[in-house]
Amino acid sequence: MTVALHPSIDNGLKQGTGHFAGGTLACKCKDHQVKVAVKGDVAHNHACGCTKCWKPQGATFSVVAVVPRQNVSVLENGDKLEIVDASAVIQRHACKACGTHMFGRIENKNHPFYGLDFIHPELFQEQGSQAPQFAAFVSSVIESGVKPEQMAGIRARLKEIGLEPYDCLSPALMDAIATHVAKAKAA
Ligand SMILES: N[C@@H](CCC(=O)N[C@@H](CSCO)C(=O)NCC(=O)O)C(=O)O
Ligand SMILES: [Zn+2]
Ligand SMILES: [Zn+2]
Repeated sequence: MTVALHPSIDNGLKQGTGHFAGGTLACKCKDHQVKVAVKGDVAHNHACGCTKCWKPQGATFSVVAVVPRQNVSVLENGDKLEIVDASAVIQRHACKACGTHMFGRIENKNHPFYGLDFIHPELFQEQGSQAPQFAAFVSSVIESGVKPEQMAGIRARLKEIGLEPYDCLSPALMDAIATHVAKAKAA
């Protein structure tokens, strides 16, 4: 049986248009949906195996990307949003009714990713945003109950669909973090 990763990638990656102008994210509620506007395309879209990122029912991975925080605004039913864990680095604003994470924001100005919000592109009502580029925190799926002996199959399936598996972030993002830390130490 094929390993189920996430419904938006299980049948292969759907490439973005390369000129996605942005759109509206909607939560899973049947009525009074929380809606969030995002300007422009997403970046660093990835499958994330960590325990903190929101996943749809039955998914092993989350699919999550970043956008500049100034490009994110709540359009409708913002009163339904609550912060899942105020002590986390990424403060995830979720719909209280359906649990969907609408955006994750970093408030620590010294964090390497300050200025970027984390969003789930599958919630876009529009098609065409950037496809996932890699898989991050792959080993972390074990923390959610995946058996260690399933990992070889999971990594093989990720590679098969074109997502290089990493147990932290991609080399480009790890380099960006290290560069930020090095500059902060030098200052
Ligand atoms: N093993 C842990 C890892 C959690 C983790 O560090 N997650 C990353 C990536 S989230 C999007 O890529 C992170 O930066 N977390 C900060 C935060 O969640 O606030 C686990 O699985 O829980
Ligand atoms: Zn909802
Ligand atoms: Zn994550």
